[in-house]
Amino acid sequence: MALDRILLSRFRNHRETLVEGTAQFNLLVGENGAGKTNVLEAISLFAPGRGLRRAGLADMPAQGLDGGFAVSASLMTPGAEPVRLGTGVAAERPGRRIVQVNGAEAPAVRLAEWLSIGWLTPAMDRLFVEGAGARRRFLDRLVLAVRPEHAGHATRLESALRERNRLLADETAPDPRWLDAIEAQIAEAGAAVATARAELVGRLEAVLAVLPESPFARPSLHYQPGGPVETEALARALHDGRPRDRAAQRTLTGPHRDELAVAMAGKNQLAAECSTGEQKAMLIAIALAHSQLLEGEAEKRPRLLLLDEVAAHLDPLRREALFERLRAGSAQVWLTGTELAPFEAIAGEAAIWEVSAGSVRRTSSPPADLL
Ligand SMILES: Nc1ncnc2c1ncn2[C@@H]1O[C@H](COP(=O)(O)OP(=O)(O)OP(=O)(O)O)[C@@H](O)[C@H]1O
Repeated sequence: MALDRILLSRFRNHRETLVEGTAQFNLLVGENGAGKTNVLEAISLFAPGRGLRRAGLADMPAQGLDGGFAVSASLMTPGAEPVRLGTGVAAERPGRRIVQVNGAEAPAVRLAEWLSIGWLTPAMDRLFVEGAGARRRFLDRLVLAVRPEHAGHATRLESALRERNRLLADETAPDPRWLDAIEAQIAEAGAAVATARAELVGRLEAVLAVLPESPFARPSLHYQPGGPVETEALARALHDGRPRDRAAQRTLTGPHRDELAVAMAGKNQLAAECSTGEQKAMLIAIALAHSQLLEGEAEKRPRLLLLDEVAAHLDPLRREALFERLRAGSAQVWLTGTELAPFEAIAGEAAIWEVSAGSVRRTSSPPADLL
């Protein structure tokens, strides 16, 4: 069942927590501050990047211990031996995240070749009203699940942009040949990033268009590129924009200025202007559409969906619809909540853990006091 035997060692408020005997639906139930989101965050570290809190590595080791942490898990892939995944930080090298696949060290980006992990957290409720950067990061995570190589293009783009901006801000006029070389890198990586983003938004739109509109508000997505999408056109725009960019001391064209515009289909209202509940429903619709899109991918990687405090925020009708759609898919789903009541419809088929003060206890059936 995707991930099993997840062991958290010295991770936040979990000294030693084993989560074992997983199912398609996995419920983590416990009071505020018990450590439920910490379990989801630990799982999210099996995706490239900084995990679902976007936290720094220094925040993750359990306070008051030696400064290191480790998370390991078995990844079940159909018809094959389980893959052993591990990640963490050694106390003596606190700034360096280590990733291991079957005991051998691997770059974090390679995790996306083994499994894909999506998540929704309460912090994402502000996704549509925040700056465009948050939506680009969100979009990149969706792209990464389809194209693991996206991370490499995005990293190359970022470092080339940093270098160009440094040159532009320099008091002495930059060497044009050096700018040529940097701009060629930006154009190449930037075109790959922009093309992948545009393609994914198009595919998501196609899935969303055929999903029933109700009970989730159907979002319409529109990719607005921050510059030309093709390599040569982007290189030319960068070259021609040098005087303007030098005056601004930063690069004003390219995928780092992309926007993912989201509106509520039918109503034709920008997502930022919708109610909080409508925004949440649109986010869920995007996550479900993405999950469905991955379902059709030829290359079958196990998929996980981490839904932090999602069910409690939905009315019963939408909750039912969410469970129904999740049930129809094959992603392993992790849900958190302070009580079991919102999960009543799936409790009978779910693996349930009571989380309390940094430890978990598997309950074979829903405990009466939680219902
Ligand atoms: N590095 C750390 N070391 C020890 N404890 C930590 C660390 N980081 C966070 N915590 C503790 O973890 C707890 C929060 O855990 P978490 O966010 O998983 O709670 P939760 O069960 O999801 O709660 P809620 O229902 O309120 O969202 C807090 O008590 C916090 O102090």
